[in-house]
Amino acid sequence: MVALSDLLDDVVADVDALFVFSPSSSYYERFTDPDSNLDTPIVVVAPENAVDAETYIELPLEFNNVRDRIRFGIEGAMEAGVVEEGDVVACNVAVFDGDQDAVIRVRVEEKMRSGIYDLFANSRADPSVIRDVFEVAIELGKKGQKGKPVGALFVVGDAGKVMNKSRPLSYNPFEKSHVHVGDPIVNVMLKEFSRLDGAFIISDSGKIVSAYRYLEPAAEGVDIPKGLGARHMSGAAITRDTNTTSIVLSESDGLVRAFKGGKMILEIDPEDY
Ligand SMILES: Nc1ncnc2c1ncn2[C@@H]1O[C@H](COP(=O)(O)OP(=O)(O)OP(=O)(O)O)[C@@H](O)[C@H]1O
Ligand SMILES: [Mn+2]
Repeated sequence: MVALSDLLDDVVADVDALFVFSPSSSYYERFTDPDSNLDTPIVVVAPENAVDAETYIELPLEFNNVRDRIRFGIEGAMEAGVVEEGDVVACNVAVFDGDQDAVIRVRVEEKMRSGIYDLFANSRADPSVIRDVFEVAIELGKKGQKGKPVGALFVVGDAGKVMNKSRPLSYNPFEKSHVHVGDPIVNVMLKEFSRLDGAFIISDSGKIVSAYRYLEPAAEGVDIPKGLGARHMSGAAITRDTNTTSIVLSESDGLVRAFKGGKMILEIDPEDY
């Protein structure tokens, strides 16, 4: 005879930590209630630490793909020394919209590191700059330009070196300006200019250094999925040649991909955001 709760008992048996993803305050209260006799450490993973959790990992995006979301939380916790290789954790997440509806058991292994945490936290550019560029790319992917799909290539961080490994395709509309990603006006400009060829170059602090850049990185040692064209190849290759992070919106399949160290780290569908 098996009781339904036995199933859950197996999932949470002997875990070293419980990761709670984006809990509401009322949901989180049950864990901090003085009468609760839970002795498992709790890690909150969320866009903001709205519940004042003691151990907290900041989520830069609400990754719609649950594996990405969990990976981000676990890689962040590994980095912070909260968990380590061999630990077993239970992840309490909302798979569908709304409240927590699943508990997923995960063994922490060095080889599960996908680089997704590293992409945001350890890029040369500020994490908030990477997040803002993602947001522009996602929005552009959702709406397109006047309803038509557009592609765009954003190269973020280490701008001086990136400028040295690229050349202008036309005059640079950002030449004398001091605008930053995340400013509402800039988002409008970036969308307008996304019809143009080439890449946007963005500094570590988010300043738009240039539009219209043709990248000329060395392409050896770049390993990206087959079928991606020149925009993706050059965007990936520049991240091997310099200490930059590329975020690419594909005109042909509408997906947003991020590259670092010559590798594809993340692939998301703007329609899910
Ligand atoms: N080396 C490069 N540097 C900057 N931009 C480039 C480079 N190569 C291509 N592009 C830009 O990418 C655009 C699309 O090229 P291509 O179709 O080969 O790329 P892709 O990877 O298939 O991207 P998409 O999925 O958007 O079609 C070009 O029109 C150009 O604006
Ligand atoms: Mn193409």
